[in-house]
Amino acid sequence: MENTDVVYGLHAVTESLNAGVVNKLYVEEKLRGKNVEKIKELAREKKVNISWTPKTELNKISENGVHQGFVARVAEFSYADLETLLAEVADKEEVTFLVLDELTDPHNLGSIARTADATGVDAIIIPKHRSVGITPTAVKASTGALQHIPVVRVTNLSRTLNKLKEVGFWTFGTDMDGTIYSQWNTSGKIALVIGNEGKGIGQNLKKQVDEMITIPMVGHVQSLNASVAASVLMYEIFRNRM
Ligand SMILES: C[S@@+](CC[C@H](N)C(=O)[O-])C[C@H]1O[C@@H](n2cnc3c(N)ncnc32)[C@H](O)[C@@H]1O
Repeated sequence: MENTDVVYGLHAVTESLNAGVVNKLYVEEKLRGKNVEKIKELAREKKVNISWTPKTELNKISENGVHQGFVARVAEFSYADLETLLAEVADKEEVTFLVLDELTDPHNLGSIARTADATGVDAIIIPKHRSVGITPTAVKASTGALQHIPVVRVTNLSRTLNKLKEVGFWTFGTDMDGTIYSQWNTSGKIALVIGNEGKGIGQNLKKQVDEMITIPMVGHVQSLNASVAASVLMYEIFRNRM
């Protein structure tokens, strides 16, 4: 089980400092150079003390993660509340929520969050059960984006999609058999569902969404990696709204 209040790696630690959630900052005692100077300056600005720590100790704190000499203990990740978020976006004309249906790989979650942040996605929704949560690996893979983008955890994705529909969202699923993404009408408030790495989107959610969207493929593999597919589709939404 990963320790959820530890983040590691230069970018994840930098973004955690920027987000003001660092309780304790460790930097490898023998580390020198530009990155160390940047972290020192940011830590000074954010009034966080640096513990100069041996590498072996950093390996232990990060549970042997690839820490690059930078590790931080952070305030426990605080998930966003769906109702609050819906109130915040109520007056916006264009909103994108990304719904991750039981994704299990923290690298995928991190990578999706990184692109979500880059493309202005308003929130990520994940289920409480059978899904990856915000782990240090996910935060590192997101290069810290997970410290900025709201992530909502819900008990039931199907009920959440119904709720989103009630407040005016169009809901979209994704698989290999749907409307080609270049013909997709992305206007308004939309919720885009990305499926599990192995089994894809659950049958019930597929039936429930307004439309299924497909990225055409001509090669030999059956599907794209979930985070790659999510990125292509987030960029399509972003491009349509530019
Ligand atoms: C590795 S795929 C899962 C494949 C699964 N066997 C299936 O049949 O859906 C993980 C997720 O990435 C997205 N995805 C992958 N390739 C896609 C494509 N060509 N078009 C649309 N979505 C895709 C879907 O959300 C899918 O559920």
